[in-house]
Amino acid sequence: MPQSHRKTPFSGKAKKEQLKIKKQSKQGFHKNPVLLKAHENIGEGSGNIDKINFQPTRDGHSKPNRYALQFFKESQEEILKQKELARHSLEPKEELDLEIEANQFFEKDLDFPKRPSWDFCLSKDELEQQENHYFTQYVKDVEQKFNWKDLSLFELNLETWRQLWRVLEISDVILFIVDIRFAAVMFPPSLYQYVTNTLKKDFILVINKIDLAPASIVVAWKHYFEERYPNLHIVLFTTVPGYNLIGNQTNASGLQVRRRKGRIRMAAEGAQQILDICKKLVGNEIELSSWHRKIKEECSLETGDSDNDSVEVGETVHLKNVDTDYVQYEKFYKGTLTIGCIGQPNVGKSSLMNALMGKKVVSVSKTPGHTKHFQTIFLTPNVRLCDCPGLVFPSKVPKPLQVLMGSFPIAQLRQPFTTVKYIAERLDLVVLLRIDHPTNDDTWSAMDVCDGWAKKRGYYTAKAARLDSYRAANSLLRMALDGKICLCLRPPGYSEKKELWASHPDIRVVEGIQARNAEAASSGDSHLVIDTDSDEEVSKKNVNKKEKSNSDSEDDSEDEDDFEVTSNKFSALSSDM
Ligand SMILES: Nc1nc2c(ncn2[C@@H]2O[C@H](COP(=O)(O)OP(=O)(O)OP(=O)(O)O)[C@@H](O)[C@H]2O)c(=O)[nH]1
Repeated sequence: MPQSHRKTPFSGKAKKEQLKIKKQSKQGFHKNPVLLKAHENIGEGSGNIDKINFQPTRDGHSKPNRYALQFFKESQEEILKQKELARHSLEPKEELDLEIEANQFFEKDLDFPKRPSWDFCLSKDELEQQENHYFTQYVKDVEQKFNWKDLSLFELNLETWRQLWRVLEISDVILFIVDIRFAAVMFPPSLYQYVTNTLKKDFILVINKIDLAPASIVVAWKHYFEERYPNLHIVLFTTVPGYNLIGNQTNASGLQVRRRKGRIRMAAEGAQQILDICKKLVGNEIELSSWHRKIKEECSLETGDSDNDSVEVGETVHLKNVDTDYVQYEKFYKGTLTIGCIGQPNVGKSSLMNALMGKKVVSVSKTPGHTKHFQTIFLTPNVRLCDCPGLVFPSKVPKPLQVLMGSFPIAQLRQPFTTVKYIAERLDLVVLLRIDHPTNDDTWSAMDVCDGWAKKRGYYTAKAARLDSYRAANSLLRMALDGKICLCLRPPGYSEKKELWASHPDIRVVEGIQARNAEAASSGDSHLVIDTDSDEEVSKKNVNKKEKSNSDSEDDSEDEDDFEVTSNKFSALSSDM
C-alpha cells in the first residue's frame, strides 16, 4: 500500500474534533461569524437562527455559506402547537380576506438595512468592520422596537444585504420585480422611498407572473400602485406569454395542461414596455436602438417575417460575478445603462433576465433563494443587467404567506401543515383536488386535506405504510408555489369594484400580454391543474416508488427549468368563495 494511504494514528482530542466537524456538516450547520456577532447581542426572546441551504465546509479557505439565507427559527414548543392546530377544523375565510393593504405589513419604523456612509480613506477591513457594527446595531434596534414574534422571517445575512447595496449603487435604473399573486406584500415602501428620494434613481416596478392571475386582478393591482407610488413606472410582465406555450391539452382526468414550447423566447411585449420606459428615462444620453432592433428581430421571428437585417447583439452575452467592493457611482458609466434587477426570492428575476435576452443566460429554479451572488449580463453592448439574489425584507407578513411567496424554502420548513391550513381556509382544496376524507368524516382539518391528498397520490411511509401526510403537505405547497394551486391576493376594495376592473380599458392590454381571451379567463372551468398524468397513473407511479419514501423525507426533486404552466389555474379564484 502506498505511504500516503496509510492511516495516521489519532489522538483522542483530534478524533473528538473530527467527529464534531462531521456532525456539523451532516446537520448542514456552519457558523457565520458576522451573524453570530449580531446575534450574541440579541436578547433571549429572539430564539435561534435557521441557516438555510447551508453546505458542508470541507476546507478552511472556501466560503460556500457566505451567502446562505438566515432566518430566525421557532422553538420546538411552537412547532408542536402549530401541528396541533392543523388538526382542528378549518375555518373558511371570506373572499374579502384576500384583500390586503400593504401598510399592515410594512410599518413605518420597520426599515431595511442600508449601507452606512463610507469613503475611500477607509481600508477594506475598516469598511467591513463598520458594516458589521452597523448591522449588529440594526438587528438590535429592530428587536427593541418590535416583538420578534410579530415580525416575518427576514434576511439576517449581512453578505446578502451587501449584494443589494452594491446593485443599488452601480445601477442607473432599479427594476423591482414582484409576483402578481402577492404584489403589495412583496413591495417594501421603504425601498421605494430610499431609491426615489435618497438615491434619486428611477424605479420600475415589474409585476411579473401575470399569467397566473385573472386580468381584472392584474388591472386592479396596477392602479393600486399607480395611486400610491406616483414615481413608479409600472410594467406588466410574464416570462411565459401565450405564444411561448403549446396550446390547451386535456389529460385523462379532463384537466388542462399547457407546456412551454421549444427554446426560451423573448417576452417581447414586456421587453418593449421596459425599453419604452428606459428610452424616456435616458433621453438622448444613451442610444438604445440596438435593444429596439433585438426586440424587433424577435417579433419578426415570431411572425415568420424575419429579414436579413439580423442583429448580433444577443451574442454579446457576458455573464460575470461581481464582488461587493466599493466603487463610486458614475451615471451611465462608460456610456452604459445599468439596470439592477431586485426582488424577493422566487419572483422570477432570473427568468425575466432570460426572457429579456431571449435565451437562457442565468439558471432558474423552483427553489427560492437559488441566486446567491449577483451577476451582470450585457443585454446589448450598452445595456447591462444586474441580477441580485432574492432578498426577504423585514415586514409583518405572516409566515404561511411567506412560504407561499417563496420567501422561505419549502424543503426546509420545520412543519408544512400551518401553510396548508392557510391555503385550505382560502381555497376549497377538497373540491379543487377532488379528494375524499381519509376517515369519511364531515369536517375537514388541514391534516385531513394532506391525508386525503396522500391517499389520492399513493404517498405512504416506508416503514409503517401509513399515509405520508408530511410528503403530501410538501407536495401541496410546491404546487401552490408554482401556481398550480393559485392563491392570489387582491388590493383593498377589489370585490366592490370587480365589475369596473373587469371592463376597464387596461384589460385588453393585460389580455394581450397574457395572450389569452376574456372568455378563457372568466370561464367557470375551475379545474385545478395537477399533473400531465391522470390521478390513477400518478397513484400507480407513487405506489411503485413507495419503498423510497419515508415519513420524514419529501420528494424534493425540484427540476430546474421545468416550464410546465397551466392555462386556467386562477379560474378557481374567480368563483365566489
Ligand atoms: N407562471 C410563471 N412562472 C414564472 C414566471 N417567471 C418565473 N416563473 C417561475 O418562478 C420560479 C422562480 O423563477 P426564478 O427566475 O428562478 O426566480 P428568482 O427571482 O430569480 O429566484 P431567486 O433565485 O430565488 O432569487 C421558476 O419556477 C420559474 O419558472 C412567470 O412569468 N410565470
